[in-house]
Amino acid sequence: MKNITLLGATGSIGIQTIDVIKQHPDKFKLFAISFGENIQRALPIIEEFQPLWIVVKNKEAKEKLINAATKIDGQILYGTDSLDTICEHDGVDIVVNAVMGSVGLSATLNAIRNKKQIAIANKETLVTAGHLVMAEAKKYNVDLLPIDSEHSAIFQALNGEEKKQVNKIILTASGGSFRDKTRKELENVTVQDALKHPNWSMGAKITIDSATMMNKGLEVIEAHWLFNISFDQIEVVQHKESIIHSMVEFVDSSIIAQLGTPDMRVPIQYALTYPNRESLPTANKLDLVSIGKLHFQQMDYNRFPGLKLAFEAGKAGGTLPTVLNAANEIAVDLFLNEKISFLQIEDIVEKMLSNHQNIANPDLETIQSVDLETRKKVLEVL
Ligand SMILES: NC(=O)C1=CN([C@@H]2O[C@H](COP(=O)(O)OP(=O)(O)OC[C@H]3O[C@@H](n4cnc5c(N)ncnc54)[C@H](OP(=O)(O)O)[C@@H]3O)[C@@H](O)[C@H]2O)C=CC1
Ligand SMILES: CC(=O)[C@@H](O)[C@H](O)COP(=O)(O)O
Ligand SMILES: [Mn+2]
Repeated sequence: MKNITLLGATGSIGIQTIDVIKQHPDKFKLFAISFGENIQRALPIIEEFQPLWIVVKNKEAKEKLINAATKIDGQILYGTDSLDTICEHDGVDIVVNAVMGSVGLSATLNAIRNKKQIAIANKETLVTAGHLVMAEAKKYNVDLLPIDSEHSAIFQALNGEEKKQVNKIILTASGGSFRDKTRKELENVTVQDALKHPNWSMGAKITIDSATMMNKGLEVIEAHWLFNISFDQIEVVQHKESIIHSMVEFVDSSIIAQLGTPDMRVPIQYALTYPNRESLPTANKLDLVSIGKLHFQQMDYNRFPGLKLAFEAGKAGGTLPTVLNAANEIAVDLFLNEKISFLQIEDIVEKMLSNHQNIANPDLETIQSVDLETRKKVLEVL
């Protein structure tokens, strides 16, 4: 039996992780959870699983939870520092990081230092501080198992083969909600329209990132760190069906791809059961005959400048990826709250990157201060 700490239990990945846990009650136990403020989503989870620890975003959320619940056996904590408690506990075997945003960074580092196996969905953590996370994972000999569908596909395609045998990684991109629109047509798009991803049902932030193609940009940087591969060996190809989740081209020209329906429970379960595979009775099976055709298209970096910005920030390194990520997080939040237009998201990220004085090889403190500073600057500029 493996005890799981689930960070971001009320989110899209969090709920699907719980679905996987439910299908294997003999293998996994929900030991601890964290979430932000969504008490309504958290209550049924707490009542069914009665985790030993519950961490919420702040004191107000803790009070609301206590007032709303009929029975809570576990201890309720709040604040990001408390995430450390549920990541380092002796009873924990696996930490699933499914929070949204770079708020997951310190908890991830702490989980690694306590030698917990990490199943990571939270790409912002790797974008903002990939060099620190990977160095700690190496030092403590900890596995970082990808949940992100593309990275799980690459991980499965690599199947332990040596880096020198890899020519390149090919990340597939759906194109997001507005893939058939011109830039001119993007001027007046609404939040509601942006939230309609053609293939995946996901949290709001990643769905907007997918529409700006920043999601793929973050994934390029995530792949660079997870697989220790240079940016020149990462290619992005548009593939509108999201059936091939990504591919690896090896030195002999052979390409290995991983396919499946757009169902995140498959990569989530693989990260939890690795190196084994288990049946997943509720997974949606892929029927290639009924799909008939798959499409591939070259990326247009003028149509999707966010992807270009991410490649540039990733290659430059230092604090630029932190700026990219923090500016994007705030800009997406402003768009979701109808404070800025869709196209302003890219403008803000571009402006923050070009005004930033890059700092090489930043430590955690520097990353945290650049992150905070960038968020403040975005609001000042507005
Ligand atoms: N959804 C998907 O299919 C995929 C997601 N990912 C990645 O996984 C991560 C999670 O995505 P997703 O599940 O879609 O996101 P959601 O927005 O659906 O969920 C985010 C979770 O994080 C919690 N959270 C957010 N902010 C804070 C905070 N400040 N403090 C504590 N908890 C917080 C939320 O709590 P609450 O809502 O209670 O406030 C919620 O539980 C992201 O990094 C995303 O890029 C990667 C691949 C696929
Ligand atoms: C499910 C998942 O991993 C998402 O990151 C998804 O891949 C988004 O797809 P696009 O960014 O290609 O639209
Ligand atoms: Mn993905």
